[in-house]
Amino acid sequence: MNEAKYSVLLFLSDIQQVRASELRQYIQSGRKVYLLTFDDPEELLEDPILHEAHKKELLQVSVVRYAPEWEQAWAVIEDGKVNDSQLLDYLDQNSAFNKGQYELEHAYDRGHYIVKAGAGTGKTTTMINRIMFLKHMQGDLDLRSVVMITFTNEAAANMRSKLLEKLKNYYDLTKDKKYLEWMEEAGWMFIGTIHSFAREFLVTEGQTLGFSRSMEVRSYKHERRRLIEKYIDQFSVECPEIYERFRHIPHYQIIRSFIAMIEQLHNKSVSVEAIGQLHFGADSHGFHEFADYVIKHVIRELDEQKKTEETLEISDLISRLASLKNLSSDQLRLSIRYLFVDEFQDTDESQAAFISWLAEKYGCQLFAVGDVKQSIYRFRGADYTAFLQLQQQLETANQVYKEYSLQKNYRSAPTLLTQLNVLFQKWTKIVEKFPFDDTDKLIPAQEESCEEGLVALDMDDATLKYLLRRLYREDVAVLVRSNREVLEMVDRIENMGFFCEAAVSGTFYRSLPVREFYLLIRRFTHPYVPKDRYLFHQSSYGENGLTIAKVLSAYTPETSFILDLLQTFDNMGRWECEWNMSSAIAVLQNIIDEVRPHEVFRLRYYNQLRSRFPDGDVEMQRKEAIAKMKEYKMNLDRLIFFIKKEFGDFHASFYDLEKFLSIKMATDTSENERKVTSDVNHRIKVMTVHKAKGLEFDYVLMPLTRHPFIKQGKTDVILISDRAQWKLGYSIDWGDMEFKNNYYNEYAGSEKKEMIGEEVRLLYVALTRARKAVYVNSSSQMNPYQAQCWSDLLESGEMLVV
Ligand SMILES: Nc1ncnc2c1ncn2[C@@H]1O[C@H](COP(=O)(O)OP(=O)(O)OP(=O)(O)O)[C@@H](O)[C@H]1O
Repeated sequence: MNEAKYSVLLFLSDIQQVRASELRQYIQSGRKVYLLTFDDPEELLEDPILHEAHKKELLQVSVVRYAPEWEQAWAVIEDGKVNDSQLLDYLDQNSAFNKGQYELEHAYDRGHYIVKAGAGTGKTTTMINRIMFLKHMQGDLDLRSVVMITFTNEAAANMRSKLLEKLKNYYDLTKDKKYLEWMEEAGWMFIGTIHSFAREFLVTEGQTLGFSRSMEVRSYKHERRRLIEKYIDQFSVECPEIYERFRHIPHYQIIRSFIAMIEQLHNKSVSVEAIGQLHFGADSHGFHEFADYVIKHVIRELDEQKKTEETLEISDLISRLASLKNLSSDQLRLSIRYLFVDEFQDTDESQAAFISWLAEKYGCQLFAVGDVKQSIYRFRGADYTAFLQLQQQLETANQVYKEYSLQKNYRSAPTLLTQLNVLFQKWTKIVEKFPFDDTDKLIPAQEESCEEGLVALDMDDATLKYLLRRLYREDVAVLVRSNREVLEMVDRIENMGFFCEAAVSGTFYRSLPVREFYLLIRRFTHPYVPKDRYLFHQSSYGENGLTIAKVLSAYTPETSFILDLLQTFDNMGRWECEWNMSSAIAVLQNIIDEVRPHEVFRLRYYNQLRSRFPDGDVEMQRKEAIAKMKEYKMNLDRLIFFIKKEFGDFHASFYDLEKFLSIKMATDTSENERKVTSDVNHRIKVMTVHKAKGLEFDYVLMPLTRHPFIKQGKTDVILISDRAQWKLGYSIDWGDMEFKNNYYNEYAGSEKKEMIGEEVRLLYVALTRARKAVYVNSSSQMNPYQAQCWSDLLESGEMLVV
């Protein structure tokens, strides 16, 4: 046995030389084993402990292609301390072993690491493994001094669960309690978005950096809108002759245009001072003067307000931090030893500056990973040159860094990857902003084959139905461009009798249990509004016994016949007596307990399914009805929890609740619906490509591929940085009035190329999510001349690799 603390790599040409007892010993003492041999390890893996370790990735076995010159060789490498780099090259080229990942995981150098690597090459996996390495090697490393920045909250949750799962695997195999302690520590480790990190950072370091103790980070969305209105009015008084030209335009349209401009400035974190110097160019209607006046006044007043209220928006914080160059590291209190950043390609300019600022000031080791070809957040200010900026900033600060790239792809089947490589290379001929050369090629690491690959076909309803019928029990995702298309596809698929899991954010307050609960409240606050009463009657709280035929036959213009009709079905009256005795929340809770709306819903939903799709799979329909019932209950419980949190147990009246809920339903787009995760493998996932980033599925379907890349919006804004000076280009279309300023005319051409580049990167992300095959709606040959929509860039895999 050797002294390794974290891992042992064994290369033994003959598997007979491997002793299972030795491997067991390594694993049971928490050391990961890489085993490489010429032979099939099947027999060895019959050992139950080794089998389990293999499953849990503590034992990685790779079969190496035979080469006589290595026949006599054997090697034991402890904790990545490599003497013979040639051997690793040989193993890398002749097995699934990945030298790049191995070196990054076990890196000892003190400098920073920048990893640019294609899809599915194990960037996320390597980061988790590196944390394991650091923790095993440095006994005193507290995971709380490791910071992991991810791009979205979902990615953060995903990363934390992967880390915890890894630690649990170690515990399961070793039964060493230290792993339980590490799991607890990992629970405290910061894993989150750059915005939530900035918030946490402010709490600890704010005062030292000159921010007041009560400084808070919040959003100023509503104030911004109010101020825009104020300064439009003021402009109309001060410059009536210009305003006159826009008087007939609805106010909300003008406001929207200004919001679009301010959002762009915000995305790029342009400082207040720089906005003071911003150029708006000129247009034929003189709107540039209007915009200059309103935007500069709004930003100035907002800045004053933030100073008085001692608040910041996140972009202010980041732009102010980046300017604190002279701060000494001794003044900082947070302990950060390692800083990991995932999806680095999607950081914007000020975020990249903040990250290099952190690396320099805290003296921590930065490990930034990403893929320029997957940069898809340009609309939010992300800049695909972020890596370049980071490198320049590190160099200016005399920081040493090493660059790595990874090319072996573990996700997709070889057939698919070979086709995709050819396709991506073809794109470079028609898309200027999508560079793809030999170093970008994805090298298949999987051996298992799936011959389907990339399939282009006309995906009309009949074809889609055929595909879904074939694949619905597999891991399938339908990927589309926008949230609107998610809903369109869910509708289309559910009308075919299949079930979907739609990933759309912020829909909690518009979900069925919330809407029906609102109708229940309205039943008491406005019992005589016929429309609401009828909807309530149809809801899971109502009897739902009144048919349209009955309504029509009872019609009379003289009386409010509908209320009379409904009265015969209504048994809510008795609850009204309880009003005076109990609180509104208690009455509503009693109704829920008695009616059990989730069960009523399940029964009705199931019956509906049976009658709509009598030939459908009964078992699947039953499963779906149960899943929907559970979700109904989970979300209703959550609503009650929110209400109690807002009002306490007793004090709210029905009217208070109605007001609270109607505002939430109209405005809240941040709360997500709860979904069940188990027993729903019959559901087809439908999501946008943005949501699918970082995820993988066996099959990817892309039925909507014909949306044009360039869509003229009501207001298009381009922000141009020109030698420390910002210029704002705009194109405005308000229906009966259209104009563009000179900057827009000047830069629209290059902006168009950038937009196409972004759409093509989206398609790259979508296609590389699949493990086995991709089905796309397209003709079998791509358009060799132009790329106006995704289908122009797609073709059948068979055409690609002959
Ligand atoms: N060395 C390896 N051996 C076997 N499987 C691996 C290895 N590295 C990664 N994988 C697997 O390959 C898949 C892709 O890995 P991962 O998600 O880490 O890649 P990624 O580079 O972050 O991908 P993307 O950028 O496309 O989101 C995962 O299923 C992962 O478990």
